[in-house]
Amino acid sequence: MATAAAKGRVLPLLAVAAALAAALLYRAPFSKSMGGEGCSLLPHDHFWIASERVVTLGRVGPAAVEVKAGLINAITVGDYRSFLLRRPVVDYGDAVIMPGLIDVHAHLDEPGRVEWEGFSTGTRAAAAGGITTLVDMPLNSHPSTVSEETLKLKVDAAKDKLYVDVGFWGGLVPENALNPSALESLLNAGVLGLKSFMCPSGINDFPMTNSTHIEEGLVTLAKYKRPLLIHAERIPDDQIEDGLDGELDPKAYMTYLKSRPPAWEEAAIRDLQRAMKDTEVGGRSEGAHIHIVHLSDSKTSLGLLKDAKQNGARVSIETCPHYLAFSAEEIPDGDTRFKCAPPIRDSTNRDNLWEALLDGHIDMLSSDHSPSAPDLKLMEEGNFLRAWGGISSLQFVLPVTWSYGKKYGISLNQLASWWSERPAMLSGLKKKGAILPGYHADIVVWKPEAQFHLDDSHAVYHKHRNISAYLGRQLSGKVLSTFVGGNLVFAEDKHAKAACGAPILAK
Ligand SMILES: NC(=O)NC(NC(N)=O)C(=O)[O-]
Ligand SMILES: [Zn+2]
Ligand SMILES: [Zn+2]
Repeated sequence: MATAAAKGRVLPLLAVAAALAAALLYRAPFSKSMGGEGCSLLPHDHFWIASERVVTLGRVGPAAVEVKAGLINAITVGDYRSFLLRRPVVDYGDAVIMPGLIDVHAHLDEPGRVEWEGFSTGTRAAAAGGITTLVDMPLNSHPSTVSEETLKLKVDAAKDKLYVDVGFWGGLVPENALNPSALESLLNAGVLGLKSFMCPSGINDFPMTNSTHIEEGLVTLAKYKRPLLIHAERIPDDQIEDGLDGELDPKAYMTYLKSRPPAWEEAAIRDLQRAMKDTEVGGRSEGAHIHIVHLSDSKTSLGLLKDAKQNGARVSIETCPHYLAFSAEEIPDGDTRFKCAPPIRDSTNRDNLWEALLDGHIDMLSSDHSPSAPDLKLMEEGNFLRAWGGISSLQFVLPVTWSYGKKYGISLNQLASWWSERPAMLSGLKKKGAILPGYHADIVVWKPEAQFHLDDSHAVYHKHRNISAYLGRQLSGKVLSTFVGGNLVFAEDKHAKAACGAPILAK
């Protein structure tokens, strides 16, 4: 093995697994979490992985990463080949070894709407895409995660179905927002933070909150130092009666775009001014943190958020690959795969989102993977106003970010910051989000240069490939291997036999 490593070859992983098992002097005790009972395609709990491009310590270069008992034990930077002689190593040659992605915005929809998405399919897609941790949204499952009891239903439903680690956001809804003890019991039960909507969510048991609900909820969140995630669109008062239905062609993307203008995002952010101020040092909810999910408007809304940050508010912003990859001009009429809220806007807006991301005003990325049963997308009818909103993308966010970001000159370190470090901070995951000693061995190995066409022959693990907006695209960046807690959960287009990811509950 060491000889092969010295030649710099990438060993076929399954062969490596067999070789490791045969060559090692001792056998690891098989435990469920550490390479046992089918949890890992590499049945050992102490090994090294190495390559010419390891993203660690703010740099990219040759290094070997020692993985032991699920954690990163040590990192040897520089020419690792002689060091690794006679050690069990998977040498990935010039492939990139990077922290696994942490997707803080995924709708896994179980229990209750498993025909939309589920823990097993969703986390298999995540593993295939290099995502090692998902944080599940509290809505689209049934019931919504808004109490200790409903969180327990989630955790029970996830049992033995997780191929990656999964945390949970709870819902801040009118029913619990003004009731600190209800919120405390939800937070004590382990949600990583709360999420609320400022416009109708489309889900009956997840009603929208107003700014009072938000301000009061933040006071409780401050005690726990956990964030409030906000879907920041609000129907401006003068537009409430403005139904567009019937007047304009509902199949035209422009009709949908006009029905949810940037003014909706702006109205929500303006409503949040006091709540944001409360998070400043000395404010009523100091210690809490407002996180704006899926920002689409790169103009006034972004400007207001930048100001709030500058004034000391604890605010962070995410946007999603679909706002960075697509533009309104290119969305075909009737193609409801592209319907999401807020909508994908024009190409100038898209370029400005990239600029804000590169400048650090937008802090991180998330998928907002939100599939539905295909019939709800009304693909044949193509009616944008009646179709269910949500982009289905989970498996492809890494190659999509890379493929579309290349022309903006993005770097591997930026990818790791947007997709791992910052999301780990938001979710309070202290030992995740970087390749560092003592951290979880949550790692993606991928080849940025490898191109693939996302056609019908490509394996897609999330439910309903036909509603994915990325189908038919040429992408660059192929995931070779994904490790979760030291388990090789995906390699060579195969998953480990058993689902050994862990539910993550905050303490
Ligand atoms: N109920 C939903 O899944 N909503 C989601 N739908 C989108 N983004 O179109 C969301 O995150 O707002
Ligand atoms: Zn949303
Ligand atoms: Zn969402």
